[in-house]
Amino acid sequence: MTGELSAQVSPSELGYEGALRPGSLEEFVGQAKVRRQMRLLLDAAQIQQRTPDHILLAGPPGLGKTTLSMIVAAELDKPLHQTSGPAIQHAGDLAAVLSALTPGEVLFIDEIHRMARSAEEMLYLAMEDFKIDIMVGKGAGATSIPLELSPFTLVGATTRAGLLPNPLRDRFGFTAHLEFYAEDELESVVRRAARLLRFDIAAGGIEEIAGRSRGTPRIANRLLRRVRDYSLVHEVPGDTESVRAALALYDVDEHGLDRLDREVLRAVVERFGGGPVGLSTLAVSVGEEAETIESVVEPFLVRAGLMTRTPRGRVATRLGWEHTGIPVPDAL
Ligand SMILES: Nc1ncnc2c1ncn2[C@@H]1O[C@H](COP(=O)(O)OP(=O)(O)OP(=O)(O)O)[C@@H](O)[C@H]1O
Repeated sequence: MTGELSAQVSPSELGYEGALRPGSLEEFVGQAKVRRQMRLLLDAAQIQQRTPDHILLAGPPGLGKTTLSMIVAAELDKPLHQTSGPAIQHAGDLAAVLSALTPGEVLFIDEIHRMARSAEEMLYLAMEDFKIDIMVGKGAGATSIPLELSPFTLVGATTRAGLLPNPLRDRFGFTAHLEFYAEDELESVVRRAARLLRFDIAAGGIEEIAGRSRGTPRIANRLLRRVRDYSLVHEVPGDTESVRAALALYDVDEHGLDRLDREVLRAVVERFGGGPVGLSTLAVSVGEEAETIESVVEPFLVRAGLMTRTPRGRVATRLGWEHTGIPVPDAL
């Protein structure tokens, strides 16, 4: 993704992200239902002295899936092993990870929908019975050797729950659907992060950032960082005015749309007459990956009422047209 304030994490941001991650379910802001569901799951497992059921976290990027996986490990007081779907290209990659787990360890697989099919089948057995079959040799002489694994808890994260095959989805004891955050929740996220960063920001500034964060804590934290830079360099207080000036500099508008969001909306309106336009055509026309458009840009534009998804493609709404400043056709 190209936008400076995108929801993707870059390695240089990891230290910053890490410092702001809540360490317990109680510290985790919002998602009240998910927190209650998770608390029950963890407490029940603790009473029964067993590993908790496997957990699937589904939702758009930046809403706290990685953070929640870390919280699960911290609550269980067990190590966390992190990997991702794209890193598991063969069943052997998964076998190596699974066989190295220690008893009770939490395994986090980000983007689990992108794992190789051959590894998925191995994972079914591992999740259900804590064992795997390792194939040795090739052709007629091939044999499978069963391998017992330590009991573990899998936390899978996906932005595309619909892409997971049913047998895999069914093996998770609990699926948490993370929702975009309400504005007051984002204000709490920003207030908490500002406190941790020792940045003195006024209530008006916090509101302004929350209103432009697209319902996403990661974006709220990132906007806060830009505002803090601005306030530091220009020696101005973190008030509404400096938030507006800082975010204007980074092309984040008053609705939280960044450059890529506006490009996508503009393309639908200007190049495709408001739509319908198919996802891949749209992606090519803005020079971005279809997956980024589908999982990052589109959920926000749809939620903001600027675009709709129809079976024939993406369509700009009246509000979407108005946002681009291009005259709205009478038919709308
Ligand atoms: N509920 C929350 N309360 C406070 N901070 C949060 C919350 N959720 C996320 N954050 C902050 O937002 C940032 C992004 O969170 P995280 O990396 O967990 O998102 P994610 O859903 O895993 O995204 P991705 O799937 O793209 O990796 C972290 O720095 C974290 O501190």
